[in-house]
Amino acid sequence: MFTISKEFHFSASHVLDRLPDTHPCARMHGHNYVVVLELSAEDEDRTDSGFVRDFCELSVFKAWVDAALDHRHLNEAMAGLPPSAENLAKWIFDTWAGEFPELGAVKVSETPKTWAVYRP
Ligand SMILES: Nc1nc2c(c(=O)[nH]1)N=C([C@H](O)[C@H](O)COP(=O)(O)OP(=O)(O)OP(=O)(O)O)CN2
Ligand SMILES: [Zn+2]
Repeated sequence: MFTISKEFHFSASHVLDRLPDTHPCARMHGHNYVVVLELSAEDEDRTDSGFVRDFCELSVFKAWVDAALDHRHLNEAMAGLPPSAENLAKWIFDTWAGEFPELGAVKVSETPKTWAVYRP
């Protein structure tokens, strides 16, 4: 089994409005988000070039991140889901698993110290 990953960056705002008013994240704030796509394939399923998938083919995901998430308010961009890092990772997975069948996990970081991973 081989696993490849590629990192994408965007900036966005959110409000975690289901938290108590006293929680700092219940106020509007922003993050410089990092998203990592992890794709896996068995040895024999790789391309003739030895790829799980050509990294260049992930440019469509970058274009979508730029259009749908970058400099957006995630409470609006994520179809009404509470915009936690966990929900963002799963929403991205569910949105892109059809396009990239090798997708095994999506990781989301809001700060340099925190990560959420969705792996079905
Ligand atoms: N399980 C989760 N917990 C929190 C999430 C989340 O998405 N999932 N999100 C937030 C906030 O949006 C934000 O990420 C704040 O995180 P936090 O680690 O508290 O950030 P700080 O920089 O303030 O942390 P320091 O400890 O002060 O460095 C909160 N929780
Ligand atoms: Zn936050």
